Amino acid sequence: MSKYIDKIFGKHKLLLVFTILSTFFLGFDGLVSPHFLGKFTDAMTVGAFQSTYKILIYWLLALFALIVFQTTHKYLAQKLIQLVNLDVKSEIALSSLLSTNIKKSSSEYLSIITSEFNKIEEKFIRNIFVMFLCIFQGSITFIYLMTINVKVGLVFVILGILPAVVPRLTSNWVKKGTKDWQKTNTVYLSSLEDFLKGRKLMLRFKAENFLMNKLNEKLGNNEKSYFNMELIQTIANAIVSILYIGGLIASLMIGIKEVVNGNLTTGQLITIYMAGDRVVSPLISAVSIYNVLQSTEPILEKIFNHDEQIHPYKLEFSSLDNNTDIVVQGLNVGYNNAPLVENINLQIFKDEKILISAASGSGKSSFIRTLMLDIPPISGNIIINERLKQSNPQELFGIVEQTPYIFNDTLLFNLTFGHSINKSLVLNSLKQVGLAKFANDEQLYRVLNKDNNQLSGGELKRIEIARAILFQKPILLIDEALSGLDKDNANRLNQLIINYPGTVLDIEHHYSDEMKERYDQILSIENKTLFSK
Ligand SMILES: Nc1ncnc2c1ncn2[C@@H]1O[C@H](COP(=O)(O)OP(=O)(O)OP(=O)(O)O)[C@@H](O)[C@H]1O
Repeated sequence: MSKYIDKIFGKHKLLLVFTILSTFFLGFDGLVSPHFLGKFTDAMTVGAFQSTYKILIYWLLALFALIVFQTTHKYLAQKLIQLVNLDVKSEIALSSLLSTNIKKSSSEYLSIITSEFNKIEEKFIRNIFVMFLCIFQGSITFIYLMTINVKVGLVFVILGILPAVVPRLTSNWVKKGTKDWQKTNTVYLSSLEDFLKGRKLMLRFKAENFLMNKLNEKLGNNEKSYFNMELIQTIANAIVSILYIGGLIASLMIGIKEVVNGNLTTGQLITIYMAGDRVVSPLISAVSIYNVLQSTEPILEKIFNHDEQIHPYKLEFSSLDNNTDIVVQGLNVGYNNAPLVENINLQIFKDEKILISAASGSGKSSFIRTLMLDIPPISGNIIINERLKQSNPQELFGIVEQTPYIFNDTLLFNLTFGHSINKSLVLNSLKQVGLAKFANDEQLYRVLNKDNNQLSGGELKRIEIARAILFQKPILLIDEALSGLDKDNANRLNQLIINYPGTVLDIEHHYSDEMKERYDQILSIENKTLFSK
């Protein structure tokens, strides 16, 4: 668990030390009221009414000081939480960008950044402060207690502290409850994402009940495991409380006997009773908080070791003859070790325009995604010419997706992704793809909404192609750019693809003989075999 302290608090360790130090002063809270109440009782018992006023004033001043410590501590803790949230959440978002773990879905990252990290803030970060407060309060009050009466003080503390062993015995049980909740939470979030993204489609197909039932089933499981997690924690805490109450009553009996024997004043017994509670309760709380801190370990593990399964493949650059871009040797493409396309041997030449055309589901998209290692190859080699080496290998490829993704930002941002590209080039690229109607300032600065982006499917594809023209990556992979376009636009875009100043692998279903003639090579897939037509 301690290894995560470094990961969470990173560069804010000094602030962490100050926040913990502030809990030390707050720890005096344990002895202030017992001390003054004991003194007050004894003064009243002997009829020293004058000094009771003095005691009350000192008591009041001490309570004011505690309020100041409390406010300072709250300020420091909140500041630390703000900084940690900023650091950790943006680091997770960044790691989602850099991750090559294709098994990880967006909803898993969403769950880590939102609900899982919030649980860490609530159950781990805040509890660390509470645990230190408990330890300081317990220790300071214990030392004070020993100065009053060692024997009675020890009886109160020892009998009270017995229940603290229980959480040690229940910690594995508590951890399991948390793990179960985590699992169902991820499943529910994934289902919720499906529901929200697909709700309009489902309404259209009258399938909303099916979707609702599916969602409710996952929600039910999630709520059930949350309930169980809390119940386990509650039962563990209840066992502790029962043992604590029994011990307290027994100690009080021994204390009363000491008063009867004249070894203790009534005020001192009240002080020991109250202060004893302020030794035992914080120490018991510290142990059960430690239990809670432990129970967060699976969540911490998920947050900070979430990219363990990164596949080991890296793009391989090697010296090839100058006219060649990529050589593929014995490549097997597929998922979970089941090949979709087997033993691919292929040489892709510089600036070559390759058409890939085959039946739906034959593995065309999987093949081009494997080329850029978006999907790990089952086996085989993909060697890229050293001349194309980039600092970040992924920057080598441009891609036009089958389902383009639109950011909730301006059309200009969706074309340039924030890079400073000359506006006349941007306008020109729009005209080239037949989107002259968007080639003006008003349209460029229009904010597109990713759920209701006001663009047709064909327009979205053309925006992706306009972006590819602007960035001119050495190798362009296109996944059905022409589908959904009318004949004139399809022909125009095909011409643009053919004139692209780089190598292109273009998956298309609908193309005319005229278009077909323009490619250097046509590849097809049949019976899990990729071959040149
Ligand atoms: N992440 C995945 N895990 C397991 N199987 C997958 C995954 N992605 C795709 N598949 C399966 O691989 C097969 C090939 O899919 P792929 O998208 O590569 O085909 P395609 O030839 O491009 O099809 P289309 O022309 O319809 O786009 C499909 O049966 C699909 O269900």
